[in-house]
Amino acid sequence: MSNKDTRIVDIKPLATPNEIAKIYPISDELSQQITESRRIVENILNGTDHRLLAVVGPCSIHDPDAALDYSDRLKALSDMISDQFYVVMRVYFEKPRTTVGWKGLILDPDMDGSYDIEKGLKTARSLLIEIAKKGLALGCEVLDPIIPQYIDELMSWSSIGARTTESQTHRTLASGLSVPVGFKNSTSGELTNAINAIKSAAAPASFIGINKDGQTVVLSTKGNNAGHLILRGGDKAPNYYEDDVEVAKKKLYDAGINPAIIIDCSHGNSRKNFSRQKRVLRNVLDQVLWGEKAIRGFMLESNIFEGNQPICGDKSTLKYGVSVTDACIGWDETERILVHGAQLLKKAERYGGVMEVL
Ligand SMILES: O=C[C@H](O)[C@H](O)COP(=O)(O)O
Ligand SMILES: C=C(OP(=O)(O)O)C(=O)O
Repeated sequence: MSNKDTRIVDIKPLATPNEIAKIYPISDELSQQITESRRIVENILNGTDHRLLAVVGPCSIHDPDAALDYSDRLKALSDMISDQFYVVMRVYFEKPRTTVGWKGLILDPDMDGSYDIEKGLKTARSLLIEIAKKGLALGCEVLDPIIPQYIDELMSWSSIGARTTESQTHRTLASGLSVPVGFKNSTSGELTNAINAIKSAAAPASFIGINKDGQTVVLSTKGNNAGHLILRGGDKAPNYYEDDVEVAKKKLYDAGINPAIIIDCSHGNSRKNFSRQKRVLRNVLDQVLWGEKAIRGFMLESNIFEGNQPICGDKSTLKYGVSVTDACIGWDETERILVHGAQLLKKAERYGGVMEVL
């Protein structure tokens, strides 16, 4: 009796990145647009572009039609506020779960445990192309180490989540990504893992992966010098306040890293209460208005309609435009707080970009 793969119940072949890219190719023009949006994101993170990065969008994408509808609204809004905020749409297809739960559109597009991953990859790639064609920059959480080979050319920003920031696999993966990578602090609220991750990902690495033809290869990377910290709050307390930012800045400086911080207005910072996101944003903008330069952006979990809903097996019964993972703010509120935030920052330009620091 064989003792190989004793817990594997099925092995299926999967189309290679090149095969899927052939069905959903990207034009030179789109590729150029994405290169330019990556440059803008990098400039915001390194402080040469004064705007704030606004990573805004659903907690997770489960309905491509709703995602397109959302992206139309976001594109119009992003044009209105582009002098203060550079908007990157959260197009999150992979969900890291605390224990069990739906793991996102790529792994389980039918949301019924059938794990039609090839369908998920195709849906994700074609949706990213459709949204990018509208002129929006896109950001994804990178969780599975193989998936970037299928979609990474479409991203302008990415993040490594709180549950994976400490993982060497994710740090080396980040070292080879073509986009700036934000590392979230740990779910406990602890910052050291994310700071170590920024250092680790900046170094060249070699690891096992696949190439675009699906062959197992050793990938050797240059290192990613656009790693930055995302403060997402922790189990016990938020960490978006001025004192928290001071602590984070000091830790980054002590580690030899130039502070570039994004504040996640959701998760631990909203204590998972979506309606608190606006007060986090208000506080973040207040810090920026009083001269805090290390804050380079913020993240909002937003959808067409507020709240969330459980996944119930039959996806046709789901409410349109409502999150199936963390609760989000709705579109009207998203528009209101972003327009208002941009107006506040604009007003401050009168005083040389910031209010006088007391
Ligand atoms: O952003 C999404 C969730 O917070 C993350 O995936 C964890 O979710 P869970 O605790 O519901 O599994
Ligand atoms: C999973 C996410 O966040 P975190 O890793 O902070 O829990 C997310 O931003 O979707």
